[in-house]
Amino acid sequence: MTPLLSVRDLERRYGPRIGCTGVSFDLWPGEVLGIVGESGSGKSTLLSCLAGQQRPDAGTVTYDGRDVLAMAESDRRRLARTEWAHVHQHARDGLRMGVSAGANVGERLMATGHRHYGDIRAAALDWLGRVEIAGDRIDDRPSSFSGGMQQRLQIARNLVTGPRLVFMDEPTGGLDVSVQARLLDLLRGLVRDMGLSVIIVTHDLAVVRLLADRLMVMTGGRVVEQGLTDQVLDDPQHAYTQLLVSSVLQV
Ligand SMILES: Nc1ncnc2c1ncn2[C@@H]1O[C@H](COP(=O)(O)OP(=O)(O)OP(=O)(O)O)[C@@H](O)[C@H]1O
Repeated sequence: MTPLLSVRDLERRYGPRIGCTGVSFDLWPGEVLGIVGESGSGKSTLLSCLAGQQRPDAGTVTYDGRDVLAMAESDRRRLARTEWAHVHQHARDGLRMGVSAGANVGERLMATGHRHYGDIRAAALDWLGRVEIAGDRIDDRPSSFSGGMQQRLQIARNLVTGPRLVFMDEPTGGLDVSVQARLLDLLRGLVRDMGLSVIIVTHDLAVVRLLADRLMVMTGGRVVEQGLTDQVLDDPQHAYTQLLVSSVLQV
């Protein structure tokens, strides 16, 4: 088996400031990798470099044997539409607020070549059900949805095309605790059922405890510890991880 994604010595600087540096890891098919760290630790910078939204200053990113950084922009965009998906923290960044829920889901299918209106609508309806949105909301705009519903719609829009690799940026951030718990449950089921490979960025250790097989801990733009999630959280080796874990336990 070869890794789905291989990252080596990735670096991104903002002038003299380090966004992230020296980041190396492999992501295996069907694996969920959590990236944790406090605000400013470099999580978002790393994710946006991986997802192709920012160009790193150094390092390599290999996806399924292909050099992502050397790819033509059009090829990278095609990947982003088909094999990759990106769930943003704020649903409005990942949805089109001016079109219906059904169109939000259907649009991704059309972008991958589906043309039959009846099939697209049926798939959208099926996916609304899978993310626990009532079918009679299919023609409503996401702006009339609650925050939790918008996030579930964003997930449906992203997963309807059956991607292989999903980038998730604080997918439960900004939601009520009970809404978070339901969303996490839903995500966990979908990730398992679809065998997705996921990179999930969060500052919330409870999220990675539930979802991630493996964990990378970042501070100051660097990875200071990585390993199996339970191992890292139950027996943290690096002083920063120990602080992160103990500060959560005290809350
Ligand atoms: N556009 C930018 N211009 C300049 N510096 C930036 C920019 N974006 C991030 N940085 C800097 O890079 C470092 C890493 O920031 P980043 O946003 O990646 O961290 P983060 O862990 O994702 O934080 P948060 O959880 O608050 O989003 C920080 O020092 C930050 O100030």
